[in-house]
Amino acid sequence: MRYISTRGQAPVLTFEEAMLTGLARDGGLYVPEEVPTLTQAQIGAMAGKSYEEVGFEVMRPFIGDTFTDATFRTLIAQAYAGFGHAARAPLVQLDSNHYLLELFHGPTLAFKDFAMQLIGQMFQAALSRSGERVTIVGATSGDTGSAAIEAFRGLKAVDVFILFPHGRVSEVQRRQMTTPSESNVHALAVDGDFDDCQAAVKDMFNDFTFREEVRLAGVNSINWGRVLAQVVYYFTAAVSLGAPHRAVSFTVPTGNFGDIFAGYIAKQMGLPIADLIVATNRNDILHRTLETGAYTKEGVTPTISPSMDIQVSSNFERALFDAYGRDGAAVAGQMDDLKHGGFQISQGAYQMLKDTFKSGRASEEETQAAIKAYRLNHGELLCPHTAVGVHVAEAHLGKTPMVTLATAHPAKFPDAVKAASGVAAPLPPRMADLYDRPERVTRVTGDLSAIQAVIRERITH
Ligand SMILES: Cc1ncc(COP(=O)(O)O)c(C=O)c1O
Ligand SMILES: N[C@@H](CCOP(=O)(O)O)C(=O)O
Repeated sequence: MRYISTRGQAPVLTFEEAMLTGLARDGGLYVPEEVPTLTQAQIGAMAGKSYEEVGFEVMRPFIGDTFTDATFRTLIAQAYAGFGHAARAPLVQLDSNHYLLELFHGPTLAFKDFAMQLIGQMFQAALSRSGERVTIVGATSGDTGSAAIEAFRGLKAVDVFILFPHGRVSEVQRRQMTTPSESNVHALAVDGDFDDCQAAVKDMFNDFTFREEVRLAGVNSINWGRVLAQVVYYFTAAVSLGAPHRAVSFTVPTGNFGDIFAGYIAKQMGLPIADLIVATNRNDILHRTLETGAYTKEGVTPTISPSMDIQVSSNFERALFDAYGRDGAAVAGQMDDLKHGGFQISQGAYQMLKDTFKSGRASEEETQAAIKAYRLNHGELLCPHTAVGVHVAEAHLGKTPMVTLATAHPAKFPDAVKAASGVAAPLPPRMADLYDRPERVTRVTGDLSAIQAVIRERITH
C-alpha cells in the first residue's frame, strides 16, 4: 500500500513513512493510492466480533508491512484496553430509527481517543525499532490536544507540543492539557483561534529547516493514521444494525472533516452507507459549501460546541482531491486561492461532493434545545457537539437507520450543558480532582518564529 499527496508533488510513501511524516512536503495530505475493498461476506462475518478484531480486519489492508499481523493485533489490543466500555463504541437507541454511537468512553472522553491511543502505540513501536526521536506539534480546538497528550505523555522518544486557542476551549479541556506533569508535555495557549493554531502547525511543516531540525511529526488528522483508526467504528455500528444486508446513514458533528472523511472511506471500502451527513454549528463553512459550491472563509465565531469552531477544514482537501478526479494540480490551485479568502469548486467536482455528502447546521438555540429535549425524553445529557449532530440528523430521518456520532462526553462541557439542561454531568471518578491539579501552560502570540523559539527551547532531547 502506497500513499500519495493530494497536491501531487510530494514523494510517494509507505504507511509507516506517511504516519511519521504528517503533512506532505508539497503542503498536501497523504491518502492511499487505492482504497482497498472488503467483500459482503467479509463485512457480514464481522457480526459478533470484538471491536479489536473488526479493527484489525478493517485497518490491516492499509498498513502494508509496517507491522506483522501479530504485532498489529497487540497494538490494537493495547490501544483499547483502557476504554471504559466493553463494546468500546456502544450504540444506544434514541428513537425507532435513530441511534447514538457513543465514542466517548476513552481516557479523555472524546472520539479522538480511538485514533490517538492507537497512533500512540504505533509511534512507540515504530520509533523503538528505528531508535529515532520526534517532536509532535499539534493544533487543537480542545479534544485532539488532550487525547494526544494522554497518548504520548511520558514517552522518551517524543516531545509533544499542543497549540490551543487561548480562552476558546472548555475549562475541562484546558485542564486535561495543562495538568499532566510529564516533562515531555508542553501546552501552548495561542492568542488566536483554532484556524491560527492549525495554520502555524502547517507553516512549521512547510519550514523544512525547522522540520528536519526538530524531526517534526503530526498527530492532527493530517496524519492518515488518525483517519484510518476512525473508519473502524463505522463498520462496527453498521454491522450491528444489519450491514451488509441493510444500509445505514450517519450524521457526523463536523469541524476539520476528519471524522466524516473516515465514514467516506468506510463507504468506499464497501460498507453500505446511504447518507453521510455533515452537521456544523454556526461556523458553517462546510454546510454553505455543500449548498453553494463556494468555499468562502468567514471569521470563526465562538460557540458552545467549541471543538467545531473551525473555518479552514483541513480534511476537506482529501475530499476535493477525489472530487477533482485525483488531480493534485487542481487541488493545489484551490488551496492557493484559499489563502486569499476562498475558492469556487468546479461544476463536476461540486456535483461529486453533493452526491456524496448531505449537510445541515444547528444554531446555538437549536443546540441548546436538543440538549434539553434529550434530557427530558431520555434522562441523559448530550455534549453540545453531539447535540448539533442530533439536531441535524432529525431533519434527515427516514426509513434507513440513522446513526449520529456522539463525539464527546457531556462532562467535558459542564457550563454549556448546565445552561441548556439545568444539570451538569459529573466527571468520572478518575478525573474527580482535575480542578485541583496545578496547571502548566505557556502563553504565546500567533507569531510563527516565537512559537518555534519556544519549541526549540523546551525540547527535552
Ligand atoms: C467533540 C468533537 N466533535 C466533533 C468534532 C469534529 O470532528 P472533525 O474535526 O473530525 O470534523 C471535534 C473535533 O475534531 C470534536 O472534538
Ligand atoms: N476538533 C479538533 C480540531 C483538530 O482536529 P483534528 O482531527 O485535525 O486533530 C480538536 O478537538 O482539536
